[in-house]
Amino acid sequence: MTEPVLTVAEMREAEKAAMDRGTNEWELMQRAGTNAAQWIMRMAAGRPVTVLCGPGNNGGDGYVIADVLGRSGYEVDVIAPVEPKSETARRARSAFQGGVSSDGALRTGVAVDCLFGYGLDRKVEEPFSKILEKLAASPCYKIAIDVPSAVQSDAARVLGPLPRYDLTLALGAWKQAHFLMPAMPAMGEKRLVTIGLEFEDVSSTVSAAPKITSPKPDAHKYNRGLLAIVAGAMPGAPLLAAEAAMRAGAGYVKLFSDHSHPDAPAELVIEQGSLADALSDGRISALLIGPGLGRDDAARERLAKVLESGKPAVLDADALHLLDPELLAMADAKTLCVTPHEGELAKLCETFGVTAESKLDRARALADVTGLTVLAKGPDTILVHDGMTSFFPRGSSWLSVAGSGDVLAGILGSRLATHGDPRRAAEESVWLHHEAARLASPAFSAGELAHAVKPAMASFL
Ligand SMILES: NC(=O)C1=CN([C@@H]2O[C@H](COP(=O)(O)OP(=O)(O)OC[C@H]3O[C@@H](n4cnc5c(N)ncnc54)[C@H](OP(=O)(O)O)[C@@H]3O)[C@@H](O)[C@H]2O)[C@@H](O)CC1
Ligand SMILES: Nc1ncnc2c1ncn2[C@@H]1O[C@H](COP(=O)(O)OP(=O)(O)O)[C@@H](O)[C@H]1O
Ligand SMILES: [K+]
Repeated sequence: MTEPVLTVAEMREAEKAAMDRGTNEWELMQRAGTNAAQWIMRMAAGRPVTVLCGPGNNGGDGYVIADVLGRSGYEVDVIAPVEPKSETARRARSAFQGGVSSDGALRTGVAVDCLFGYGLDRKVEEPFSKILEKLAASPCYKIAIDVPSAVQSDAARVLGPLPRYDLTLALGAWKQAHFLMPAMPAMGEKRLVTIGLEFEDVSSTVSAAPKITSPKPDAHKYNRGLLAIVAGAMPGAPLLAAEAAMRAGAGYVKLFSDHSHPDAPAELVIEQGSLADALSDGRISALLIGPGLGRDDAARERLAKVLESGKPAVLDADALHLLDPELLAMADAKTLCVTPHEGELAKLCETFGVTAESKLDRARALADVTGLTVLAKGPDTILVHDGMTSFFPRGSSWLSVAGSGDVLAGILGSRLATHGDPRRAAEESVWLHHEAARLASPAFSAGELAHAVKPAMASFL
């Protein structure tokens, strides 16, 4: 099932729509608190629970949670530095029969943070900041309800002390912050608690693990996809991309390079000479250019030839520094996928006159202005294609090694050569990259990562 990722405004709309259909806010809060309590009991397994309740409906959820836990025989403390402000939260406060203190020690066991949810809109100050500091210092098992209380739900900005949580329970739907830096790594395991909301016109989702199919019975090397990797000034990076591409499904991987490659595997076909001639091979189903390309006139010339060829292509690394409106006009942007890291994204945005505050907004605006499929890499990888945004579970931080971007580009090129769908290829490439990293961890080289793409493929067949 595709799981939507909502902004605060979209979340409020979905809740309003539920109320228009006859489910009132009290009912939604009961569902949220009751369903979250099931997870909490699973984690607490009998240990005492402290619930921290804030002034809004996130605090209201906290009182419902405390009530359900108390009725189930749990020892529950509630710490609420202020009285609830919203009517529904006040009702939940009154329904809770147990004791509430305005401050106090956190008992070891489990702490459930319901100070603020998606309504947080400014810096967290005392008394709330002191409680979050206490929570951060406590050895207890920490659960954030909806979002960690110091995290702004749309942009993942950190507005106060941010403890490291063991579990974050998203209520009703995922929020953007669940998948964005800098807040994401503090959230621990993340689980979605459904409360029966319905979502229409969703434009952002969590990428679901892909299903990769084996070659058809009548497959041969050309109809399984021929990826041509166009090299340039430096020989190493395109070779690394080729090592990954050969293990990601394409039936044939060629390297168009004028270098000698004594380290290249025997099965990699290397063609030298006229690039225009090489590109005229009608059997090529996708191209990759950028790793090791260089940024001089010769590199620009090679990029122009790739774009003129009209074939689906992945543009990475140096190609992202060279790409400009004049070059892009030679191609059909719909068939192109760019894979910028933060620096390359900034460069592309400058070139195409895009200004936006966050990485997410920059990626969306760039895709909008250019029509490109944008895979904005990093710990919080974001894919934007034709108005749709996909977020991904976090990959291993061991991926922060030189050359791992070349491996990703190779996988993406290989998937694109296989079926020609840029969005699907980009999603598959991120999952395969993350899985290869998991299998190769810890402390792998990019070459080892490229080799781990083969067992990673087995995880998605
Ligand atoms: N609506 C629904 O149907 C459902 C909603 N659900 C739950 O509601 C949550 C959203 O609730 P919410 O909108 O009441 O906001 P919430 O996150 O509790 O906090 C806002 C409160 O804090 C205040 N405030 C903000 N920043 C502050 C600061 N820095 N320092 C101090 N105060 C600050 C702000 O008041 P203000 O002072 O701005 O007037 C307001 O009182 C959501 O995450 C989910 O858990 C579920 O039960 C499902 C059904
Ligand atoms: N801390 C991290 N956590 C998860 N993934 C990371 C992290 N750092 C980098 N990556 C991933 O590793 C790859 C690095 O790509 P890139 O910056 O182009 O490296 P290079 O240019 O050395 O090949 C990207 O796919 C990125 O998403
Ligand atoms: K919270």
